[in-house]
Amino acid sequence: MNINTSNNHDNGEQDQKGVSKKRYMPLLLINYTCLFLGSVSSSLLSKYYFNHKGSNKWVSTWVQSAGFPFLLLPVFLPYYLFQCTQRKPFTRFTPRILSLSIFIGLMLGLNNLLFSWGNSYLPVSTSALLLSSQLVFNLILSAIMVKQKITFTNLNCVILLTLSSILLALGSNHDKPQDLTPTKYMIGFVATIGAGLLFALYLPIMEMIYKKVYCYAMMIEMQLVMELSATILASVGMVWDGGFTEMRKESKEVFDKGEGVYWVTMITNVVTWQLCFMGTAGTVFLTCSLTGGICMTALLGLNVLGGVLVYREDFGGVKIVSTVMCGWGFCSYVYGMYVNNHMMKLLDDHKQNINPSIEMAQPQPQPQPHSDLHLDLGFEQIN
Ligand SMILES: Nc1nc2[nH]cnc2c(=O)[nH]1
Repeated sequence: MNINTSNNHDNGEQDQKGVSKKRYMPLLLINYTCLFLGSVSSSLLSKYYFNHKGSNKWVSTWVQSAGFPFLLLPVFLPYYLFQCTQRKPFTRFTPRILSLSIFIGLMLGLNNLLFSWGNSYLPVSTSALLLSSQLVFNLILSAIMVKQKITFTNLNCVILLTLSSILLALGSNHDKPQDLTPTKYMIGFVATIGAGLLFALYLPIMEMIYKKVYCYAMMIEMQLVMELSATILASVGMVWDGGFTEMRKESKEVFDKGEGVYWVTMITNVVTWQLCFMGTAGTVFLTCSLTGGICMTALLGLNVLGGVLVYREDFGGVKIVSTVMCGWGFCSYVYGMYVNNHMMKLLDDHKQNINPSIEMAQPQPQPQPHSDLHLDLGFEQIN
């Protein structure tokens, strides 16, 4: 799903393009795998935490970002240990990039809080229904902010995934917790809509900023700063609300699987959330914000299947239809992108075969900041 192919095509530097293309697919595959594994496992582990009497919204906010130190490995190891890159970490990391990363990190931290708050109050059905709106917001905001083209492929996918979430919500209407008061319902409702809106805004903002980021390694560095800022926000909330004390109490007295299992659940959840967000950021960087949003929303649907397989939840007729629609919407998007890329490649080859002299005579467009360089893993050109 190389949305940036058009940019790559714009660039005349065949050699560099060849190297980039060689790295592009493996890198994209790694990011999709992180996103898939991270989203499914973090959702299952969060559910495990809530199912076994864990209930603190600050704890579940904190675990979403607290794994940021793991990102130190991909930031520093390639340069200092493997010596497979010439670019020193944080080279050309300007104060502007730093402040933007801190700002987006705080925004992500707020999203994490709203997401956990909504999840802790609302039944799965209602939060799935409300979160389905994020994809529509995402499409609209991407069209406005990053000039995302609205095509049959992406509109079809957004409609199918949104309908799939609505069906899912209708199909699990009976999952209401008994202690859900009208006030809690209202708070959960507003928090989830807020999370959906923030997430829909976060993705195109990231895409805009990534246009100024010249290599993949720098994107990981930004991600590290973002997750650190989100963790500081969550830690302030934890201290203010007694979350760290609550965590110890929960592990010893509340969590019904015992203290050891509590900490294993927490630590693995910390790791899986990092995989999920790293995969999302990498997907947005390598493709576009809409693809990131589509993957996240499709995975929300797939997480239902995870619940059925792992926790033996009901899987009635409506959930089956919802899952099929979700898979169908996602596959049609992937297929549409594949056909699009294939056509572009054919057109490009055709143009070069028919009249190479015209190609040569035409002024070459300047490389876009987000074109081929961004696929570089961190090698800086030394001229
Ligand atoms: N708002 C929002 N936050 C998330 N955090 C992890 N996944 C999501 C999502 O799909 N939406």
